[in-house]
Amino acid sequence: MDEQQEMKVKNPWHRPHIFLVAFGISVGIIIMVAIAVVQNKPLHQKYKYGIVLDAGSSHTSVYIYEWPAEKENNTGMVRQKHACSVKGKGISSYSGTPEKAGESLKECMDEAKKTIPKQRHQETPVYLGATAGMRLLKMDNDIASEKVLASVETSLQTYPFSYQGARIITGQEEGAFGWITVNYLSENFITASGTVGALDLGGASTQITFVSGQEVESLDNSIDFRLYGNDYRLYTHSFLCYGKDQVLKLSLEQQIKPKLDVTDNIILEDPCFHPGYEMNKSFQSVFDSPCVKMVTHSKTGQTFKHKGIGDWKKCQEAITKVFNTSYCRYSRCSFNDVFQPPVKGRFGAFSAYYFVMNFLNVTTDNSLDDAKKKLGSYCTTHWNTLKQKHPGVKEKYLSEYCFSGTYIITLLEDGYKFTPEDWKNTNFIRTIKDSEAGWTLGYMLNLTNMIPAEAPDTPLLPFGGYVSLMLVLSLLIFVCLILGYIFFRRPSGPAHKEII
Ligand SMILES: Nc1nc2c(ncn2[C@@H]2O[C@H](COP(=O)(O)OP(=O)(O)OP(=O)(O)O)[C@@H](O)[C@H]2O)c(=O)[nH]1
Ligand SMILES: [Ca+2]
Repeated sequence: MDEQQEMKVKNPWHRPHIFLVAFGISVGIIIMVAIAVVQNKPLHQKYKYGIVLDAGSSHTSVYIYEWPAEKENNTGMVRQKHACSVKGKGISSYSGTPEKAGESLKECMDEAKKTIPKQRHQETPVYLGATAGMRLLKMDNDIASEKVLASVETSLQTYPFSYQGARIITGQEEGAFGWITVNYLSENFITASGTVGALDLGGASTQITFVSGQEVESLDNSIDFRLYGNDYRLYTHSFLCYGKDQVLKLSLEQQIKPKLDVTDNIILEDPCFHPGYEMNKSFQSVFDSPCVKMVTHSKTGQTFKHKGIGDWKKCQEAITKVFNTSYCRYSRCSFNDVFQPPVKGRFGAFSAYYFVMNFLNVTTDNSLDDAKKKLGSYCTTHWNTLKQKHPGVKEKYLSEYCFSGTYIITLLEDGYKFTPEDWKNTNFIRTIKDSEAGWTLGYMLNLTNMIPAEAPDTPLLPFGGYVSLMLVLSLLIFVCLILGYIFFRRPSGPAHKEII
């Protein structure tokens, strides 16, 4: 036997079947490692972006959302990346100079251009939704509202993003998308924890939305959703004119009305404002809204003295009068002949609910009675004392917290019929996981089809499990290889002899 033949016999790797097994195993390992590397994407995540402008009655906010591109349909993936508050008032205040409405957005939209990576600009959708301020302007002056919308549209189209429209959203949309936002961020759609109701208090309207489980007697108040494989029947209502700025006008109007024919120099002693507070206000500032039906042209240009007397009980009595509970054509109503089933479950209360209650340091850790006591003592505080205590707070906001706090408690208790138990189940929130609670996120999720009706297919194994399995398999193969080598390897001496 020549030397070459002897080598072949000595070395088990020269047997073809062993070589094939080893080759197959090695290729297997390489493929698995390659898959593991490809799977390990989080390091090179591609993000997508979306922009929503919340054109509210009191101001406009621009929200930028961000989410990992390949996880579009997973719940809880979209997060607020950035928010910008547009300087000045809401777009409806530009009814006389519509071109300025578009201009007002410039600063925040320029900021959006800087915040979103340039290569993503073109694919980033931009939506503008206008709420109660524009609903009121449309009622008052349809042409002016169209001009304002055209102005913001022209402005948004000058940006490199994918413009998707500017429109006045309905009160039902505002309520329902607020509910979707809160439950999406809390990941309630995929856990068995049930949903939370949503309470939104704006400047010109307020929304209540929850799953009641009872028949919704009026079609206008019912919305059905199928999300992640579950059906939800929502009760929702938006009360136009019951945002805190419009209710203040309603309340002032009701207090002024009886005095109008009695005297020319009207002094309004208001229990919802602090003792020591005194301000000359124009009648126009109260009567210039379609929410306040009274026409008092005779008083145009004139002023009245608005004087605080700080009396919480009387304030609540005055506010109760803005709710009409004298008539209900359904089995039960909240107020103004609006159907409402009994409130149920937990609630998240945001926007002005949060601004006001957070300032007043009233949380639902306090019982409803304690909250009222706290508010009562706050309302009686002298205006000068308050100003000294909160030098950094805008005087307009500071002067209105007593009124707003009283309105919130009255709206919940007398309007929506919250019991002390329901109060305990309510949280005043601004953000959930760093994203602001409000209708904008839900609106974008809906328009970009990011909430599927059915639960998306989940991988059999989470990423961590997959990697662990790969490791164990690789290790097993490695051990097999070693064992195989030992098993098939013939000792060199006897093998040589056998063949001879
Ligand atoms: N105290 C306080 N009030 C605020 C703040 N921001 C807004 N507000 C007031 O809270 C009320 C509600 O504000 P938003 O939720 O922004 O209302 P909006 O979206 O403009 O109004 P709608 O179109 O009715 O939803 C308005 O009266 C605002 O003037 C804040 O930071 N602090
Ligand atoms: Ca709002």
